[in-house]
Amino acid sequence: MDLDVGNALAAVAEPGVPRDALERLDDRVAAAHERIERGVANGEFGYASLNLPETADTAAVETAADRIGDVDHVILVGIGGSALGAATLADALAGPDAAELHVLDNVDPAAVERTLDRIDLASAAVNVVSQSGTTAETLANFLVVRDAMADAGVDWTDRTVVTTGDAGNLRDLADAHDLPSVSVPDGVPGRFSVLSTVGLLPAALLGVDTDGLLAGASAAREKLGPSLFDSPAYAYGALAYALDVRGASMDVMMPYAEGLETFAEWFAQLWAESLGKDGLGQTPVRALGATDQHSQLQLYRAGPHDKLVTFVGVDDRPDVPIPSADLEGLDYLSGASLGGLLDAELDATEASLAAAGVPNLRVQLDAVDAESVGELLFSMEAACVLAGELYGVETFDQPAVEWGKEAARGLLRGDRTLDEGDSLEVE
Ligand SMILES: O=P(O)(O)OC[C@H]1O[C@](O)(CO)[C@@H](O)[C@@H]1O
Repeated sequence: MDLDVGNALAAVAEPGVPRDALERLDDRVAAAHERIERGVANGEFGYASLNLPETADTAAVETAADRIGDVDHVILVGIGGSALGAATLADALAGPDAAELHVLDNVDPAAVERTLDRIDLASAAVNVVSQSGTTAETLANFLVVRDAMADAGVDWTDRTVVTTGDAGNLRDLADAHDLPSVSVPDGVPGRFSVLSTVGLLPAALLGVDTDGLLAGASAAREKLGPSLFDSPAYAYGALAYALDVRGASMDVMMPYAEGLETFAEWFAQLWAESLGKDGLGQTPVRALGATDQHSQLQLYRAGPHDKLVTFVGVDDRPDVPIPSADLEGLDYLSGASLGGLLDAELDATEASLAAAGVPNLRVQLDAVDAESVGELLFSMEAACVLAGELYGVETFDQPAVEWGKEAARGLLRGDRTLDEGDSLEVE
């Protein structure tokens, strides 16, 4: 993975980071790196995530996947970090012959019914994932899926594998029914768990090269060091932070690869839930190139300079030639390919933003393969940890989400009214 930060510097962009400021920031990166390495070495909560290339329990993943065997469908029941990692790996890396992944990470009844109606449950496995084992959406969806399997005459205990912590409802369920299960490693928050059993088990069920994923993550781990100039991950975290404090309060994650669209969604949770604290934080925006050149680029280029755009390009990919045709004004397409067109659009959009002084960063992958995706995911996790040190926030918890959870539970129990806010009906 390479990172080009040139278009984030003050010589190009406004807001931009002056080179001397980047040098000064590098001193803070060195101190942050020391703190991070201490946390990793001691297996401290959250920092332990950066140990996963070495500590991921691949044996447990293999055992659980073997007990499930070959299936045509994998139903992943989870939410947030318990679902987005697996969805990212599936979209990026599952081959054409892989089982189909169906993610139930919402409780929209129409969507859940539509999904279940499309699946032959007799050839489906269910991976129910929850670190806490108490997440309402996950447990509710699991009960619905279990009921649907029973209605289809399928013994759900034969087809269910559990990913959870050492205690809680799901651990009790796995123990009570002797279900295959894998443990969520201690000290790894959900949004940092894609390279743990949480993401690796669904990936294994889909035939993804999990060893390659971890090898790529290890390569990224090796590049972490005391200077941002030698570490793409730290450079990304430092530049995103430095641009935010200079006014780029949003980070538009815009991969130019369809298989990385869900990665942008995974990144959004990582960045928002880790850094959005104490009135601080940079808002992640999900986008996809080249598609969103035709929907949001107008704002990115000619709107307020309040955002960083992160491009993710890919060197090698399968390509499709564009058939020649005698079309007025489209001579430039003759002899071209879809991949060549996509690359030209990325380069042109990057230059277009630079010409307008909009700060942008360019992440470049060798390919959308296991090693490169593992390196990308680990790098973004390390970038986030580094940014959290620079912001001075508690990167690894998410206290602000509890208020809404408690209120929803109270409403369902009938012992809670909501007096906050106001309402003005417009009909
Ligand atoms: O894995 P669990 O405990 O079900 O949590 C799911 C998600 O919900 C959150 O705790 C936020 O509510 C996320 O941090 C987490 O990824």
